[in-house]
Amino acid sequence: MSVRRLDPHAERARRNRLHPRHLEFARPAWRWTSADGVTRINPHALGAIGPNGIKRIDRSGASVEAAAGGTQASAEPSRRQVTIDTPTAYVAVVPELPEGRLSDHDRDLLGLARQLAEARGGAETGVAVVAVTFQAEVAGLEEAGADRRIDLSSQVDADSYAPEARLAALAAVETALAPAHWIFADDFPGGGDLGRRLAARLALAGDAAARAARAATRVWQFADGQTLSRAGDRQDIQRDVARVLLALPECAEPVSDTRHAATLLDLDASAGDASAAPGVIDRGRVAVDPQQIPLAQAPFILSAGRGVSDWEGYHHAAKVLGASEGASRVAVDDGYMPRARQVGATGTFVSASCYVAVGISGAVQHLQGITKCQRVVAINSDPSCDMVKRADFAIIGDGDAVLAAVCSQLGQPQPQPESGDSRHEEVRHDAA
Ligand SMILES: Cc1cc2nc3c(=O)[nH]c(=O)nc-3n(C[C@H](O)[C@H](O)[C@H](O)COP(=O)(O)OP(=O)(O)OC[C@H]3O[C@@H](n4cnc5c(N)ncnc54)[C@H](O)[C@@H]3O)c2cc1C
Repeated sequence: MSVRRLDPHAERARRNRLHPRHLEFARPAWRWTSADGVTRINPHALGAIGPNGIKRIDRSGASVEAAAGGTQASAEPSRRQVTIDTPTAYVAVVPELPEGRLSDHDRDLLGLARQLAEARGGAETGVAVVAVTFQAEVAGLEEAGADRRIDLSSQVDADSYAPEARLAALAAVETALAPAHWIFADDFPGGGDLGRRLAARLALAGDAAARAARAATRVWQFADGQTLSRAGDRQDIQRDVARVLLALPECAEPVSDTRHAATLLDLDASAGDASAAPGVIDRGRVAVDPQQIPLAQAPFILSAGRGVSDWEGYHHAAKVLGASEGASRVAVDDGYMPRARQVGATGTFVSASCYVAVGISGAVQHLQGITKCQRVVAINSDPSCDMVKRADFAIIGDGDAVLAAVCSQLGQPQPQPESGDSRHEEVRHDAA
């Protein structure tokens, strides 16, 4: 009898797309971990359906073995170009685009859209995926799977909260293209709000059948022509594919083997009911102290470790950059930072768009806390440390000097360091 054993390290790397060895362990979609952490197996789907609709079964294990001893470059296959000249139908995706960029969740939504398009025949029957964006410039839509793109930035200010205006712009797209499906991120106040508004509007405008066909929310998988929505801890709702889908992260594998045109579609978006009186007036953003933002939600973190010695300079740099402060456990244990600022397995798990680690070696417990960060910058004197290996961008040098130079460049040089102990008050109280 053979017993199938799981390697917990490989499982962790496979689940975490940001893990440096993720590609080595990524498997076909017959077995996966859902958004709620439950391992799921689809007995009907051994292998994976590619965007061209062909089922691929890799029994060789080559993808794992080849990558295990190979390089990261060999794991990235060359992409096949897919072009649709005259689309006959559309699957529309409204990505969230935090900070103006495609997030992992957005790529999952586009992956789901490709699956739905392929289920309807894909490029052969002219079913195209169209990304509907409120930003003028969005990088990476070609690789993420968009055949067409609609730019609604002239209708709606991307930075403002204007649900009625967004809905009116989407209604114009609906009038012009009548997409077979609309896909949103099930997030609040982004796609979760907008998708429900659109679903309600479509239902009100339609016949009895349209009213009965409610939006599918919390969608986490499309398989065998149906979607699964998460209803509880371990319960799913299986149903036919709705017109409006609000999908969770990891609802589909992102597109990885094809490249698409993402051609700009010129629509008369003014056809929408943009004149509707807004029920919500956005008075603009309110400046907040970055230190008051909960660390787990902070978008920009400047984190310090044992390699920092000029602590006044570090606090000054965080202020100049408008960053929330974070710390390694050593910086906390040594008393330079409060416990609440510790990032890592026994601290806070952060999800910043940009995480700057100054003088932090990149111990595994620390790296566990930053897996969800979009961009990691390392400032370290040791080019071979793990944080530099993990980083998207690294500056090799003295951390204090680099921060001082950045502040000088921004016209706000550091004050002269004060003499004396700069350790955090919390520790002095403890000692007393
Ligand atoms: C059960 C357990 C849980 C843990 N949980 C956490 C946790 O949640 N979070 C956490 O952070 N740690 C945690 N740790 C501790 C962790 O293992 C490391 O010890 C810690 O992260 C190291 O902190 P550091 O990188 O600041 O220090 P070090 O590992 O000492 O690294 C200092 C770094 O600074 C660099 N450096 C030195 N001088 C300079 C300079 N002048 N300029 C620039 N760079 C310089 C060095 O090259 C080095 O890379 C945990 C450990 C255990 C056992």
